Amino acid sequence: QNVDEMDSTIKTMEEFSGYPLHEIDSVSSFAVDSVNLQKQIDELSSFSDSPAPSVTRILYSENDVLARRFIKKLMKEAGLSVREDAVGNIFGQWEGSEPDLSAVSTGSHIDAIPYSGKYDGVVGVLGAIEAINVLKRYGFKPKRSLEVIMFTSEEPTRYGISCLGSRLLAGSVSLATALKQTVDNQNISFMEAAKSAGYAENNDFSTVFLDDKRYSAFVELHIEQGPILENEGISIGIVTAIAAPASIKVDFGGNGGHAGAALMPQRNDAGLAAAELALAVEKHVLESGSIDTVGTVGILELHPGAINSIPSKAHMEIDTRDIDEKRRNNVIEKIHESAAMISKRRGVELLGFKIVNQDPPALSNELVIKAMESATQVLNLSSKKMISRAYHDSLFMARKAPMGMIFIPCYKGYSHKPEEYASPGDIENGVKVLALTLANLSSN
Ligand SMILES: NC(=O)N[C@@H](O)C(=O)O
Ligand SMILES: [Mn+2]
Ligand SMILES: [Mn+2]
Repeated sequence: QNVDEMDSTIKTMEEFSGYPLHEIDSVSSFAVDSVNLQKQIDELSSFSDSPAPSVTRILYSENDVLARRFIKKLMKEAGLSVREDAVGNIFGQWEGSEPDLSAVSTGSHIDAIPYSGKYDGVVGVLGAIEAINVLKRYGFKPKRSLEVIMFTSEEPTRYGISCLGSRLLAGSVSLATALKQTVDNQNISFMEAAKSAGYAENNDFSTVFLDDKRYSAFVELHIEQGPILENEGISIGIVTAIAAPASIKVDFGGNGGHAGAALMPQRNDAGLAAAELALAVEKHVLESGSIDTVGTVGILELHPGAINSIPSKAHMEIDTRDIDEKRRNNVIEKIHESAAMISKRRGVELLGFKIVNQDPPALSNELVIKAMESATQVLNLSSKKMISRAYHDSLFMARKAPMGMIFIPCYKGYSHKPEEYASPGDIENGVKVLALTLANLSSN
C-alpha cells in the first residue's frame, strides 16, 4: 500500500474514528507484548483437570476458580476496575472521558470442554486485556468506556447449557428460573456449585440481565476453529453471521436383561434404538440439501453399561446447527419423527425428547464490520468475510448490542482437541485489529 493510499486509509479511519491516527508516528508502535501474552496463555492452560497438552476446565471447578483468579489479576494489572455478577461473568472496565455514554465491550470465555486446547475463548479474553494494554501503552484515551468481559460457561459441559453467562446477560428469564433446579450428572446443583465458587449469593439471576443501553458495541476475538484462513493464507476473518445452534437430549427405555439368556426376538434394546437414531441424525442432516447443515451425537450413554447386560436405558445428546434456522428446525422435526418411529418399531419407550436450546442465528452489525475492516486496512492485514459455524457468546451479546467477531487462523482448523494451536504472530494480528477496532468504536 503506497503512502497516498495509506494516507487516504488513515484519513478514512480518522474521519471514521475521530481519533488522531496521523499522530501515531508509525503503526509499529502499536505494539503487542506477544511473548508475555503467550506466557499468560501457557500459564492459564496449567489450570486444567487433564494433563498437558490437553486442557479441561469445567465451570466452578477448583481449576476454574484458580483460572478466574488469574484473569482478575491480569485485569487489575491492566488498570481495569473489576466486578463480577451473580453467576461469575467477570467485567474489567476502563472508564472513558464520557462514562455516561454506553460502553464498548469485548470478551470471550475461559472454560474448556474435556481434553480440548488452550486457545478456544482464551485468545478472546487474554487478547482483549492485552488490547487494552496496547491502547494504554500508546496513550489512547477512550471517550466511551471500554469493558472486557469473561463470560461464564460458554461450553455446555457441566449443565448442558451453552453460553450460560451470556444467555443470562441477554435476559433469558427461562434460564434464570431453570438454573434453580438444574443439576449436573453428579447430581450437584448449579446453586451449590456456584456458591462453592463464590457466586449466587441470592438466587435472583435477573440481576445478571443487561439493560439495552449498557453497550454501544460488542466485539469478540476468537480462533477460527476451521481451516479456511490458514488454507487461503489470510490473516483476519471478519465474521458476518453466527450459525444457529440447537441441542437435544433423548432418552430411551427398554426392559434390559441377560446378554446370554435373552434371545434376540424377545429384546427391546434401548442401546440399539439410540444407535439407530444416531445414524438417523446423520441421514437427516445429509438430506437437508445444504453443506451448511451439521449434526453430531457427542454424548451416548448406556445403562447399566455392562458387557453382558442388554441396555435398559440409553441417553444421547444431539447437537445440530445451520446458518438457516428454518432448515435446521426441519432437521430437528425429522429427528423427532425418527425417534418416535424407532421407539415404536423396536418396542422401546421414548422416555424423553427434550430440546434444550434452539437458538436463532445472529448477524454481525454493519458498522462494527466496517470498523474491523478499516482496522485491518490500516494494519495492512489481509482479511476475509466469513460465517462462524461454531457458536460464541457473541450469539447472545448480539441481542444486547451491535456485534462483531474477529477470527484468526488456527493450525489445520483444529479445535476442541489438544492439537488446537494459533501462532503468536496470528494472535498478535488479532489483538492489534481488536485494539484499533475498540479505539474506533469507543471514539464515536
Ligand atoms: N466456539 C466454540 O467452540 N463454541 C462451542 O461451544 C461450540 O460448540 O461451538
Ligand atoms: Mn469451544
Ligand atoms: Mn469458544
